Amino acid sequence: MKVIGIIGGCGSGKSEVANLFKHKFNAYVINADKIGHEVIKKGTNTYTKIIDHFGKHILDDHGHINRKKLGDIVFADTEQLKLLTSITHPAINKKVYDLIITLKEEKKMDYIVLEISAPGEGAIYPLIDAYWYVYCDLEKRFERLAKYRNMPRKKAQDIMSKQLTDEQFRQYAHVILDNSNTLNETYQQMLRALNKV
Ligand SMILES: CC(C)(COP(=O)(O)OP(=O)(O)OC[C@H]1O[C@@H](n2cnc3c(N)ncnc32)[C@H](O)[C@@H]1O)[C@@H](O)C(=O)NCCC(=O)NCCS
Ligand SMILES: Nc1ncnc2c1ncn2[C@@H]1O[C@H](COP(=O)(O)OP(=O)(O)OP(=O)(O)O)[C@@H](O)[C@H]1O
Repeated sequence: MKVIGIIGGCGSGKSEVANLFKHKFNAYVINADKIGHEVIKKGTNTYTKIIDHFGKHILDDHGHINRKKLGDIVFADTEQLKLLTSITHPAINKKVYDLIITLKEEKKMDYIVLEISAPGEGAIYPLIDAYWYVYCDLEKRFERLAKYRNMPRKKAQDIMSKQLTDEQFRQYAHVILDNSNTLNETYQQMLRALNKV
């Protein structure tokens, strides 16, 4: 069972690639962003720490963290993002690590696919056998984020400015997929990378 880390910038197509892994190659997909959303839910220690630092104005009417509000703050300010991740990353890392260990013990899947924006530090990373970098033409990413997520270009630029550059991603990559065209073209590249054709 191989553990593959899918890396790439915002809107490059990591989730689509992970989805192809799940449906075509018997993979269990772990999405670090989704786990990040779980660990900041109301009632968790992480939630309390975030409110202590950022204040109650980031809450919605039901007392849940309004992720858009928090995102607007942290993606516009590197120091605030660092603070947020110093609170969230230990909780995310623990959940991801425990899940990978459980899946490895179960031996049911051919792949464990971990969707993360970039490689980081901690116990998870030595478990990753290979990094697959999802590249996508920058304009295509802005276009897709605007069309499918209603994300303004400025917000997308703010997020991307906090992520690795194309060159840095390439340095980590064992496999590079170009997802600038159709998903079928991306799938064909995956088949080649996995020696299926
Ligand atoms: C700021 C938050 C609340 C915004 O939530 P929201 O649902 O609006 O956005 P989402 O999580 O989908 O992220 C939007 C884009 O930003 C990227 N992103 C998220 N966190 C980071 C980060 N610390 N550094 C770089 N890119 C990031 C995501 O991969 C995605 O491409 C949320 O992203 C968050 O809590 N981030 C900090 C935790 C974290 O680092 N999560 C990433 C997984 S390790
Ligand atoms: N090849 C493609 N053709 C058409 N649409 C695509 C393609 N790849 C991705 N998309 C769409 O573009 C958007 C961004 O893709 P996706 O969510 O997979 O990116 P991501 O890298 O996971 O983003 P994030 O880091 O923000 O989570 C989605 O709406 C997705 O359906």
